[in-house]
Amino acid sequence: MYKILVINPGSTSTKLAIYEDDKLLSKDTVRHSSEELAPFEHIADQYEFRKNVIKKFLEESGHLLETFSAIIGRGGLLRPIPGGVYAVNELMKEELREGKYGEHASNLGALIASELANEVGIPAYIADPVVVDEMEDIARFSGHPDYVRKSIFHALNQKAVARSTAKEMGKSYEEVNLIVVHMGGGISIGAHKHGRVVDVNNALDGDGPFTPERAGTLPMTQVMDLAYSGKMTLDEMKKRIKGKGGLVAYLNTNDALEVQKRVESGEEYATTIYKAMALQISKWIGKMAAALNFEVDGIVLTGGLAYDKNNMVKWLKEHTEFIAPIYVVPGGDEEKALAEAALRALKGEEEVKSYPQEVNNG
Ligand SMILES: Nc1ncnc2c1ncn2[C@@H]1O[C@H](COP(=O)(O)OP(=O)(O)O)[C@@H](O)[C@H]1O
Ligand SMILES: CCCC(=O)OP(=O)(O)O
Repeated sequence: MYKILVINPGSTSTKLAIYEDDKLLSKDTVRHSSEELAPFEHIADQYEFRKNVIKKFLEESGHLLETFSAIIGRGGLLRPIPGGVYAVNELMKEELREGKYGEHASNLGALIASELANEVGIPAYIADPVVVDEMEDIARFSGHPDYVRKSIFHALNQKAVARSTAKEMGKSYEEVNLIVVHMGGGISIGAHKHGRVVDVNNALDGDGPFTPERAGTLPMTQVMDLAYSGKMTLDEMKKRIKGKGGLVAYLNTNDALEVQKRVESGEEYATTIYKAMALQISKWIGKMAAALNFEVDGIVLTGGLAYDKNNMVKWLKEHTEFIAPIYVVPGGDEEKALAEAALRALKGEEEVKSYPQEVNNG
């Protein structure tokens, strides 16, 4: 019997779970408001805050660290690597700590997992980090040779829900073409072509729809004019793209549940903004349909916003249902996918990869 602690730091939440083999023993989602996160200038500054959330969860659920077989964290911004289970190592931690490939809450998954695992001498892993890269080369062109489109998205959950949806359709993941729309603090829309994510927006970098805390694609010249106006620092500009964009900028909250309540109480501006977000997401679904030559077997809506069936899900259906049948997997299950990955590693059913390794996106 293996007992696994799962740590999943997202931009608006810390999700935690404890599994014994494939049985869920305990889980919790701790939400973090934009005000609560505002004092932390960098993601690395949130380390103690997030670690304390995890320690509190362990205390309250009555599970001692000594009783675990392994800890697995959500994998963050590393160099582009193939999917799979990776052991947390020193190079990985160094690159995550300094934010070498960018900043996102998921960077803390490996770091905290490793510290806690070291306390009791058990392995620390990550699986299918946000940098999983299966993109077709033609999708990497941005419009200028100095800028390359990158695959940074909710790889873990997108792959997990794509597999379970294909199964629900009575097919294997490799037999179908799906568009997966993960709607969390960030939003990614991936074109899954026969088991490979051949195109996806970079969920962290001004590419995609606006989201609860991100601006998505912005009018470039207006952004450049402001950036060179002398009124803004580089950090302030970056925060507008990630952290203080999207719903936070328009409605002063990263909480779509609050927006949902404001919409349902008849607040006109909140309704317009939330509908504009649905329209932008729909337009990206259309783009990914084109990437699949409009041969789409299904559109899968997942992440926190997929719980909102009366507004967001309804509007997305209105805009895109004609493309393909829509499947809704509210929230998704990143924690289960992580626990299963750790279990496969512990049982020796999957080779644990080491970081770095040869990059092979084939
Ligand atoms: N029942 C719900 N209805 C509408 N929005 C929700 C619901 N539950 C969560 N959300 C919203 O989903 C977003 C977070 O999604 P989630 O996938 O948990 O994100 P992350 O992992 O990025 O923190 C937040 O804006 C949150 O308010
Ligand atoms: C780094 C892309 C994944 C992402 O945006 O995650 P959150 O929605 O948890 O912020």
